[in-house]
Amino acid sequence: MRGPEGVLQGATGAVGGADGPLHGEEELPAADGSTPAPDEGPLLAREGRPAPGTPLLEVEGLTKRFGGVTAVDGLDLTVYAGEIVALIGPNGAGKTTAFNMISGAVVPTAGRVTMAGTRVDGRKPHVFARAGATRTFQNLQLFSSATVLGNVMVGRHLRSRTGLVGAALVVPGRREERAIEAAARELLDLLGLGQDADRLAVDLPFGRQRLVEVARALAVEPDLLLLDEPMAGLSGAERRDLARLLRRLRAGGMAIVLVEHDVEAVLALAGRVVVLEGGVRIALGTPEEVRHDPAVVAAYLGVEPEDSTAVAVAEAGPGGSS
Ligand SMILES: Nc1ncnc2c1ncn2[C@@H]1O[C@H](COP(=O)(O)OP(=O)(O)OP(=O)(O)O)[C@@H](O)[C@H]1O
Repeated sequence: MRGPEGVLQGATGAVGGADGPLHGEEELPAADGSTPAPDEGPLLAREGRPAPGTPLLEVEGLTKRFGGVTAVDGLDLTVYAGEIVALIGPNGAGKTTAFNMISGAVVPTAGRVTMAGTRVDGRKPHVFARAGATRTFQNLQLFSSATVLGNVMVGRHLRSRTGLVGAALVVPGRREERAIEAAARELLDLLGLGQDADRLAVDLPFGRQRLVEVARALAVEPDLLLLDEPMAGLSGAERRDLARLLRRLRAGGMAIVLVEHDVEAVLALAGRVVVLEGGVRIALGTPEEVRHDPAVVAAYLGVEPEDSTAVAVAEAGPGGSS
């Protein structure tokens, strides 16, 4: 996590209004101060995708206790088709545990997670995938002996019963395999990875490997994409490219939930922000609302909500002193 100094100051004002799930988001400013290139339009839109604003992921009372530690305490959240939601909070706030419960990797102590009407908490990854959702991991989990293409083709099997590991062992029929390869190559071309298709994924620079992981997740053709710290380890230019990609996916109707330590980046990207502290959801709103929320300022700056100095610091916005 970035230091508390100015953690809520960097992002510029967001599009206001909290009366619905879908709000605009802003361009990430370029690190070199230049104006970012305009987005190139929706990506991976497809027929049959839930209409924007349709409730997709429903999290109710989600709770996890590890011995005496309550990592997540009664989390409620609904994610709607076509929005980007960011999950932020100080170290140890419960973000990863919440994320892992939502994707089935950690079984909740209490509560439930429903994806497009299917109960997914505590279920295997293919259940999550077949309900229309997929995730990436904080630490890259690419198959080291597979090419970029191979890694992405594996993603296309995730809706099957075999799951990710089993998918690597599946031998589809020739026609099916050709179709899967064609679709995977098309996806790689869309993401600008076409020229790397036949290289070993692990031989690529880190930022490209991250993109391969996103490509593998997209190969599932999800309606909901969960990203665990997607910006970590990326350069400024790579972060801008990834933000642009996520905006284009959102424009195509996909919902995206991301856990991210780069608070400035997510405040600029997300339509809504969930803030956890000590496992409890202390705020949910637009970036603008969250940035000015006294409880959030207190959580990040380590002061009491009534400390007007801290609030003023947060409200100072870009260029405000810390
Ligand atoms: N497997 C586990 N066993 C015991 N305690 C755990 C386990 N996983 C997480 N915790 C505890 O649960 C709390 C929340 O941890 P979690 O990793 O979900 O927070 P986080 O917000 O993702 O933190 P960070 O930003 O540092 O990654 C912490 O107190 C952590 O020590």
